[in-house]
Amino acid sequence: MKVRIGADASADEAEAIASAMAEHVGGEVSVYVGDDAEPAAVEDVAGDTNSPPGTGGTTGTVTPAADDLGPTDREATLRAEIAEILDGGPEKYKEQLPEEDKLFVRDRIDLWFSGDGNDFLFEDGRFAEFDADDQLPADGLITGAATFEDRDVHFMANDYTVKRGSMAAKGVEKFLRMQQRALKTGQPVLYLMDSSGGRIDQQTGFFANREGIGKYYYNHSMLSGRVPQICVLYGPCIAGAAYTPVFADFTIMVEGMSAMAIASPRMVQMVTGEEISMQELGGASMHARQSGSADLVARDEEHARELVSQLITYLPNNADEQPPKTPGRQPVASPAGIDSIVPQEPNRGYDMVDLIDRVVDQGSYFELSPDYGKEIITAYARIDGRPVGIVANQPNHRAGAIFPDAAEKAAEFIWKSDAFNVPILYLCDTPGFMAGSQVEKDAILEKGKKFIYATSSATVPQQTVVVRKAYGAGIYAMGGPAYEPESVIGLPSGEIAIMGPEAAINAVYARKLSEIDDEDERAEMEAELREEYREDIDIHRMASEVVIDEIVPPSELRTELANRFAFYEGVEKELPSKKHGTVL
Ligand SMILES: CCC(=O)SCCNC(=O)CCNC(=O)[C@H](O)C(C)(C)COP(=O)(O)OP(=O)(O)OC[C@H]1O[C@@H](n2cnc3c(N)ncnc32)[C@H](O)[C@@H]1OP(=O)(O)O
Repeated sequence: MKVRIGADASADEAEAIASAMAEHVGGEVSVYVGDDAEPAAVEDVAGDTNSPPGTGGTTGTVTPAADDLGPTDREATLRAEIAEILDGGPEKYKEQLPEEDKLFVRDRIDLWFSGDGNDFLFEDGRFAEFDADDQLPADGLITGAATFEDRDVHFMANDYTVKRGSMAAKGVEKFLRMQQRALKTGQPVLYLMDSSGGRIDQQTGFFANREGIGKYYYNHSMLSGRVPQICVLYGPCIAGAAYTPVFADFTIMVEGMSAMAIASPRMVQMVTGEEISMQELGGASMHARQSGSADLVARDEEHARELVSQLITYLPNNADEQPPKTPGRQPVASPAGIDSIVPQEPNRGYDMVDLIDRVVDQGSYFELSPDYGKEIITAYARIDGRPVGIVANQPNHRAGAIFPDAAEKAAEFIWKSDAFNVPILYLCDTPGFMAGSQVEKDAILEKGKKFIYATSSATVPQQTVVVRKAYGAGIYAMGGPAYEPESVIGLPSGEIAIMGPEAAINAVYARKLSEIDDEDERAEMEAELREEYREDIDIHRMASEVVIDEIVPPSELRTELANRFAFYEGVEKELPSKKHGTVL
C-alpha cells in the first residue's frame, strides 16, 4: 500500500505511520511526504493477521491502493490516521498488558465482537483529541455499536494505555452520547471498564458541568430498568469509574485483574494511613464475598465474555419486551428423584441445587452472586424454554435462615427480574429471618423489608413452592399467599408455620413444662405438644384450609410449574397509582 501524507510531516512521523499501518493492515506500506517521488519510509509486515475495525480484518474491507497515489489520496491518509488512533497509547504501557494477562482494548473489542452473531458495527468519536499534543487516542475511550450474540448492543471500553483509561472532557462526552443513544434505541449497554477515574490534571470542562462526569450516573439512573446494563471490569476502576459497575444491573470481575474502589490505594494511604493493595482494597474476591458488588467472578477475559453471553440469553432488550424463549430441554436429572432429595427431618440439610437441577432445562442454570448471602440462591434458568428467575433458600448454608446480606441480594434480584419481565419462582425452605444481636446491628429489619417490598411490588408472574419449611416472615418474603403470586403449591414435605415446633412449644409452654418435675413425663408432654403442633402446620392442613392452591407429587413438580408459567405468561399485576414506593 502507498500512503501520501502532508508536506510538513517529518521523517520520524512518516516512519511511525508506515510502521502502524503495516502492523494493522499487513503487507508493504510506503509513506510519501508531500509531493516527494520517493517514499520517506517503507515498512513490511507479512500477512494480515490482526486488522482492527476500519482498516480491514474482521469487520472492515481493505481497499487496494491505486498504483500511483497522487496528492489527493485522502482515503489513504485517513486510513493512516485511523491506524495511528487504533494503535492506542504509549508503547511502554502496551508492553505492560501481557504481564497482567490483559488484552489491549482493541483486541478486547475484537474478542467480544467477532464470530457468529458477533460483529463490530461502528465506532463514534474515534478522532476525539486527535489534535491534542499529548498522546490521547480516542481520548482513552472507545464507544460504538455491535451485535453481541445476535443482539444489537451499545458498548464502551476504556483504553488503559491512555492515561490509565482516565476520563476527560471528550471521553465523557462520548460516554454520555452512547448512554443517551441507548435510551433512544432501547438496546442493552455493555460497559467494558478499565479506568482510573476522572483525569485529574484535565478536570476543567468535565467534572461538575451539566454534561460532565456527574451526568454518567444520572444517565445510569435513567437507563436503570429500561435496558439491561452489563459491566465487566478489567482493571482498577477508581472513584468516578467505580460507580458504573455498581449502577449496572450485572457486574462481572476478572479474578486477580479487576478491582473497584471509591479511592485508590495511594489516596487511601494519604487519607487514613492504611497501606493496602488494589486487590485487597477492592478486588474480585472481596466484592464477590463481602460487599456483594460483583455478581460474578471470571477466570480470565474469555471467561468473562462467555458469562455475559450466557446471561444475556435470559434477558430482553428492554423493559417493553419479553425475555426470549428457546426450545425446551429435559432437566439434567430425573424429576422422580426430588422426593428423595428433600429430607423428612426439618433440620437436616440438603443442596437445593439438586432439586433445581430436576426442575429446570438442562444447561440453563445460571447462578448470580453465588458467594454472597449464600443461604439464598438467586439464579436464572429456563423451564420448558421459558426464562425464570429463581429465588431459593439453601438449607445447606446456615440452615436456610435469612441473614441481612441474603435478604438484600434477593430483593435486588427480584427488582431486576421484574424490571426485565422475567417471571419469578420461589422455592421455600427456610426457618425464617435470623434472630440475634449481630443481625439486628446488620439491619435485618431494614434489609428484610427490602426483600418483602420487592416481592410485593413485582408485577411479573410469580409461582411459589413450599418445599419443606416455610416459617415466620420467611414465607412472606418468599412469595407467600398474601403476596399475590399466581399460585402457591406445596410438596408433601411442606409445612407453613408462624415458627418451628421447638420454638413454638418453648414460647407457649415453657412455664407449664418447667413445672413438671419428672424428666420422662416432661419429655413425653413436650413430644405430644410438638406432634399436635406439626399436624396443625402440615401442608395437607394448609391445602384443606385452601391457604395453598395444590399439593403436587414431587416427580410432577417440573410439569406443574411449566404448565403454570405457560398459562400465566404475560400476566401483569397492577400496582396502585403512585409515583414510586419509598423503600430503597
Ligand atoms: C470523578 C472523580 C474522580 O474520578 S477523581 C480520580 C481518582 N482517581 C485516582 O486517584 C487514581 C489515580 N491513579 C492511580 O492511582 C494510578 O495511576 C493507578 C490507576 C493505580 C495505576 O498506577 P500505575 O500503573 O502505577 O500507573 P501510573 O500512576 O504511572 O499512571 C500512568 C499514567 O497515567 C496517568 N494517570 C493515571 N491515572 C490518572 C488520572 N486519574 N488522571 C490523570 N492521569 C492519570 C499518570 O499520570 C501517568 O501518566 P504519564 O504516562 O506519566 O503521563
